[in-house]
Amino acid sequence: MSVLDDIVAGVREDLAVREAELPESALRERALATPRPRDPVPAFRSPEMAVIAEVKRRSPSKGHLAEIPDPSVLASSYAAGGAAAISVLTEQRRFGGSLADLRAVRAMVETPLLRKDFVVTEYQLLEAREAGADLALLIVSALPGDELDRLYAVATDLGLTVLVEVHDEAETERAVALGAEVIGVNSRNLKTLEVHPETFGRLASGIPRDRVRVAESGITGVADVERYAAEGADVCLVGEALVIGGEPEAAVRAMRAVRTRHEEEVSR
Ligand SMILES: O=P(O)(O)OC[C@@H](O)[C@@H](O)c1c[nH]c2ccccc12
Repeated sequence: MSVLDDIVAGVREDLAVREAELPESALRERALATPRPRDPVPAFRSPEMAVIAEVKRRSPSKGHLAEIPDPSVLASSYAAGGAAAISVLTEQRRFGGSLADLRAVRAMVETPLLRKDFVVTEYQLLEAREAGADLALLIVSALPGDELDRLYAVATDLGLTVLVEVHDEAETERAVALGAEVIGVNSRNLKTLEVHPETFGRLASGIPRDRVRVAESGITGVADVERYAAEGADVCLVGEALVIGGEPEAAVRAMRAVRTRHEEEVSR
């Protein structure tokens, strides 16, 4: 079993408990009664690097990263630094997150929020919207057959923006064919947890310029952000470096100051 299969199996077990507590029909009613999600895409296309700053306590690859007793405090720093969106990990077993974290952050900031989890069912998308998320993650390698297409349609019908995550050429082609507006290249292979920083550069050329290109994982500081900007990234998704660095607001601001390809396009 790959790491990804193992994580998804745990996610499904935890999900079964929540589904037993709240039937899908009741959840749907609550979800649809929430305000319409925000559109993060204009901020993703800014001439400065857009940063998706992540609330992440631990990870399967690194173990414990940071305590984060109150995720809304960290999120406020991210917002003050100018984060275009905030990613809140809600997976419990490996990442130490929860929907309660997402709700706490929602109550504190107006910044668009990404529910970062291993979404494999419609129920989780309803939960995302109900808890106040504006974006959801769909990981191509976790969604076999037509599940990706189906869940993408469900998410967009709910008004959520989808970050479609890829790790190789075939997955990138699928994401592009799906019509995904926001495509994230994860440098970390979720089956082995290895990070290969050259993955973004290799796959970016397969993502048309009218889509938002997100570089994900292993970004340690401004130098990495500059590299991905040069390779065509519009957005950088950063977790570990921000939660362990001690100065999340300044760190986001410094990454944000990096210029993207849009500046050349605007000045031409
Ligand atoms: O902490 P890092 O190396 O900056 O990585 C953040 C983010 O890319 C990573 O948390 C991530 C990317 N895709 C995921 C899918 C599920 C869980 C986590 C992830």
